Amino acid sequence: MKSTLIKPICNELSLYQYNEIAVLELDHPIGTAKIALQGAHLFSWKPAHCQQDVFWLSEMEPFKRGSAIRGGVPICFPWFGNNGTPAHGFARISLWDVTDYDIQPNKVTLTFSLFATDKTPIAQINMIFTAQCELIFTNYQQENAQLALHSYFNVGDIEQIQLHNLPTTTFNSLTQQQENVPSPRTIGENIDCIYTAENGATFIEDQINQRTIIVEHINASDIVVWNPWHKPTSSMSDIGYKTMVCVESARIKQPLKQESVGVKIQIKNTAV
Ligand SMILES: O=P(O)(O)OC[C@H]1O[C@H](O)[C@H](O)[C@@H](O)[C@@H]1O
Repeated sequence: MKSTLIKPICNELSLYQYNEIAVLELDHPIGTAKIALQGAHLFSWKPAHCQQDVFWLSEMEPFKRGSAIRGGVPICFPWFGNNGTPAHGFARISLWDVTDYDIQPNKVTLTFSLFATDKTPIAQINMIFTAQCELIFTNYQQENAQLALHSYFNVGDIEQIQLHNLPTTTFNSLTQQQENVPSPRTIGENIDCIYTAENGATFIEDQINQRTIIVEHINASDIVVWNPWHKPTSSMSDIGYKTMVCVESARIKQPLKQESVGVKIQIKNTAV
């Protein structure tokens, strides 16, 4: 994707245009990150100690206004899936404002806010980058809502990863049934499961990339695991599924009131 500079904001932050979408780029000794203002959508994070991006992004992503970016961390809010229209809520296709930033030698904090047309705050997300990345979402609406921080993780080969620390029972959205499943879990076909977030963290063990991605779910009630496999999916090639897995920190069954939900992501290199 060809990008053009709109304006530098400070030494470490610049605003770029990616086709129809404005993107904030962070370039700092702790690592690099890219966030689309549409959706406050983090779609790239490469900590200094990592060879590959932590997040998966579709190689055919068109960066079009009004359509959600296929990859990174879409913010699905105030509803999940087809519980309303548009699917996964309006937050991921709405324009957010950069309302604060703080650049320190070992830590960068970026704050994005979503406002209603009358300027009432709807939601906020804080992105804290150190050697780890922490995303903290806050709902300011009076009404109960749903939320998913729908993270697409970049993996070497979907058939060679193991997901550790998930429960042994899950709601399978494909069969619409509660099912018993193995843990650790491997993936060899289309998967769309909603787990209860009983355990604090999910570990994505990626043998090919020689790393484990530790996904710590903060104040989540559910963890969604998704990979469409060969199911046709917008802005995704027929081989896109091979290098991604979605492990989503969500509030689906337990409505989100005026409170915060987050995810903390840490990379452990396992190369010997
Ligand atoms: O295509 P999207 O609207 O981005 O949704 C992508 C996927 O998101 C979640 O993981 C849901 O559990 C899936 O059922 C859905 O297909």
